Amino acid sequence: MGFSDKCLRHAVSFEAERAYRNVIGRSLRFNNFIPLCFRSKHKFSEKFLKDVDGYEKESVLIGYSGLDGLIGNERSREKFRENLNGKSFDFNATLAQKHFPSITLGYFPSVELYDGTTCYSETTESLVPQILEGCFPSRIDANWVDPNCLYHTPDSLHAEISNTNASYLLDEKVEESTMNPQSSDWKTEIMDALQFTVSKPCSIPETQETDISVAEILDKHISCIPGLNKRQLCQLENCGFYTLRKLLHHFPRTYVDLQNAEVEIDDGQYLIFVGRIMSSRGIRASGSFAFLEVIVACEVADIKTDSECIANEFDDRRKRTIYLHLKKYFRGARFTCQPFLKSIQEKHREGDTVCISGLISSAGRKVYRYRMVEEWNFTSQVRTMRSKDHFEMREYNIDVLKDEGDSNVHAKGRPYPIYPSKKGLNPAFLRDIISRALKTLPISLDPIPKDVTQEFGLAYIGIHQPKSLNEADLARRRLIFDEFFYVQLGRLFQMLEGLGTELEKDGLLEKYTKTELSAISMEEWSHLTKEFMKVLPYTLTSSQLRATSEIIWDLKRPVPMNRLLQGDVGCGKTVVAFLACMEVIGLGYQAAFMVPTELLAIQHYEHLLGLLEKMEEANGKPSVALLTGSTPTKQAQFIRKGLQTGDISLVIGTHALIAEKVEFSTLRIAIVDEQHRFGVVQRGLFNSKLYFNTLTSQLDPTSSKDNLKKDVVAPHVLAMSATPIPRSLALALYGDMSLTQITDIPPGRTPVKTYIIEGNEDGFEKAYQMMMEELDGGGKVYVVYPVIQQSEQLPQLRAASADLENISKRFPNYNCGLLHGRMKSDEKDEALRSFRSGQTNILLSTQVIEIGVDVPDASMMVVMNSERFGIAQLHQLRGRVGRGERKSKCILLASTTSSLKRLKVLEKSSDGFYLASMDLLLRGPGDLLGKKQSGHIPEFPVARLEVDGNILQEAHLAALKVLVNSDDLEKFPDLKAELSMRQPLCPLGD
Ligand SMILES: Nc1ncnc2c1ncn2[C@@H]1O[C@H](COP(=O)(O)OP(=O)(O)OP(=O)(O)O)[C@@H](O)[C@H]1O
Repeated sequence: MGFSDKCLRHAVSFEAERAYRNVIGRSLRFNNFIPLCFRSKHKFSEKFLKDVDGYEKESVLIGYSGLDGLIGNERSREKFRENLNGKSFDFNATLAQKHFPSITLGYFPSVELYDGTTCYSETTESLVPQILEGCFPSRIDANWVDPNCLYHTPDSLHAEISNTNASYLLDEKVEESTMNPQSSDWKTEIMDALQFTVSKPCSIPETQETDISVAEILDKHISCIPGLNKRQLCQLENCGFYTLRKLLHHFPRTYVDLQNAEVEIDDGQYLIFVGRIMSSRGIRASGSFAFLEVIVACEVADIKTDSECIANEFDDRRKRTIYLHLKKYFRGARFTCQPFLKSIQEKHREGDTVCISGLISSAGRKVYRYRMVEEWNFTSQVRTMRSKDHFEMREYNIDVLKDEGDSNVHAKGRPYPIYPSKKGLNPAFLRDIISRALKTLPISLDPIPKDVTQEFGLAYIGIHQPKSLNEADLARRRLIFDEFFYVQLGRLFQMLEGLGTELEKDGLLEKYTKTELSAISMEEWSHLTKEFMKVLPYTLTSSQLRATSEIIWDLKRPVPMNRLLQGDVGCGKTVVAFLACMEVIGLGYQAAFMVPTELLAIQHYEHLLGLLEKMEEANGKPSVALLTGSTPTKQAQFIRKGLQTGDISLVIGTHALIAEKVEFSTLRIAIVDEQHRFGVVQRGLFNSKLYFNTLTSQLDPTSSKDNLKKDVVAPHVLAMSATPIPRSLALALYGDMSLTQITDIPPGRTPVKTYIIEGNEDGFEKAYQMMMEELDGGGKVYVVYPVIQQSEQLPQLRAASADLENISKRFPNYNCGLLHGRMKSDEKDEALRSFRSGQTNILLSTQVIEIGVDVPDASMMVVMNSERFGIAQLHQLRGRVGRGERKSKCILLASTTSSLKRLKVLEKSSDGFYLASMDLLLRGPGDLLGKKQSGHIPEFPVARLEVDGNILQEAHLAALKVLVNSDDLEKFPDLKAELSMRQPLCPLGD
């Protein structure tokens, strides 16, 4: 028999009346309570509306798949059957659907209800939760119950476990392939595994796919998700889920493998149980106090440690049943009323399979858990109850996994995603909404071109509804890839956009993609460079030679170089930079060398003059000038004039060099030392020092006389970093730069011996003793302080100025000097000069010496309150000693015992790259580079730079591949749109 008008009317009227009575009778506020089905044009609907007039009509969805669902409880069903006078009620959804095209039944496709109204196509199994939804507003005491828990989405799992064809396809694929995330071929695996994963679109017809860009789809408002009511929309918006993208980027915090009951665990560990609801009772304890108790029986592996069980190793995974008593308490008279208690108890259905997550908190308890892939925060507690194998949980997450008889979850053994809640939104609700959102995605939603993503594939399904843990991991990698890819693409794209001609663009891309071309033999260096080499008091290390060759190769390209020269402290970067300057000067151009401090500018200037002195005039000795903020005005004017006319070929200085009034005649290279001390914009200001290039042809080996061009050209930029940041971080920060690394240190150096000493009385005594030995042996000592002056707020910090007297007294036979940032420029210079010359033997200093200070015979460093410094920073400081042949030592005095362990890493290693990686792991990239620079680190919500460096490399190459194909991205409009939506360039601005 079909589903007659009469039946439906009876059923709905009956249920509506019941709900009305229950709710109104208790004088509770209500809304949304009558679920009606109607369409204004529909005769039956019209009549029906009249019948139930007087009730509030708001909801228009019906999602019954049978009588049981239609009428909530058994008693009502019996009454309903009585009303049918013995007639059978054989529910046939298809027929009903035909008969009443205005309603949605079970999981059948939705039909528009009536014109001009939102189409509600959500399907629910029971109306009761919907009816009650509005009855208990958020006035409920938040301490006692989370109002969202009252919301229940019985079909929340439906989406996850629905057996779409695509899902099956994927399953087979995943099972067939032996996916190994570690293998180099993981990208292909991802694609293979994920290309079928996107289910058929619901809201966006396939035919439209080509017209709508990915960005447009992902940035659609969440109202495009079918079946969302106003309240849900509001809730989601309040949590910031405005778009599909935002929602889909709410990733599971973990997955639970429902198949694997595992080992026993101790306190404080996270638990996930899967079990079956035995009972659910809302109990009124007093006039103003009630509670809900749900008892869940869980089978856990009975792991025994006694010899009896060990004897049979196959038997030790026997199962035993434990009982969880999930309790939720309600205080207040309104929560003791029967309808309420009934409603909360009915939220949990006997026989349902559920996943309970929690954290054991009572001391010494042993309980069992299900395996988790990764663990994030849970706040539930488990308590052992008096009776054996009974545990109480007062705070828990409960997720309905399946109805009785539905064996999908276990049969498929798929990982079950556990979502973090957001602003009180129930994770189960979120899962349900996300699952619905996934269904709205069209089949091909990958903006990254196929030839690049052959290997990759889309990750949303994989991350939200993985079929295996491997798939989840691959999806995670894809997300990481995307994050990196768009940043790299953005940076490279931005750089290409800045170039004027196609020739330059091609040249640049060629340079990036064909790294093997990027060096030039020494014979081809300019005459001046070769002459300069001859006056060096040492021979270059192989790393220095290779670096110089790479840079000179780049200088000979017509495209402006953008290169980062990176190397450990004291590896000899400065001389490489000098050689680069000589190369352009030798060809008739100018060079500028910018450093962050005057101290360093003077040091470089004097160092260079010292070397040039040895050069013969006949070899075209360059004219060098020093320009800093302290340069007297007249002298500064004179220097600027010299730069404008081209009389000065090399200028060394501070920020003063990028001042607007400084003009160059033909600036061909700008060296930026300790580049992370300068902002991106500051670095970029050199690009505005353009010059009119008449010599392109001389530099470009490919150009002929015919195509001699007169171009406006930006200078090459060579940035230098003494912070040996890990390659991944370098790529993330400077994806648009070529990288040259100096990996060895000049010969004859011995590693600095490092001692970590606790800064108590004994510790200081020991340190002073070692200092005395060093001084007596003819050494020079730096003592580094965290602050200049003693502070009342931080009395434990030793201060440089305050300690001068103390140290002078301790070492009466030796001279002490003071150097800190608040001193005038010439005072600083004088202090360093005295130390260098040996007039002072001990230099008390702050971290101003950290960068670049080079006193080769300084042989000892003592760092006070070394716990105040980061690992990379201490490594930099330590690099101020051990720069000559004298054996050097470094004492790190730590005033807290807890920091000793952290500092130990410096005792063990002197490899800057290793230490930087450790620092990166411990503190994250932002901290590693300091506040100023951290603003330039793009945010990677999923990726961790510390560990995902290899994916970053892949992403960099993929971005290059795309740009080689289309440097303006015109061929990839989807990708371009996505790039602009992601705005990866934002972090660059400062
Ligand atoms: N190949 C070499 N052989 C011997 N000594 C060298 C060599 N190259 C450079 N040096 C010397 O090593 C010392 C450190 O060099 P430099 O100041 O260039 O290092 P750096 O890499 O800039 O270090 P930092 O990052 O600490 O500033 C200098 O005294 C320099 O003269």
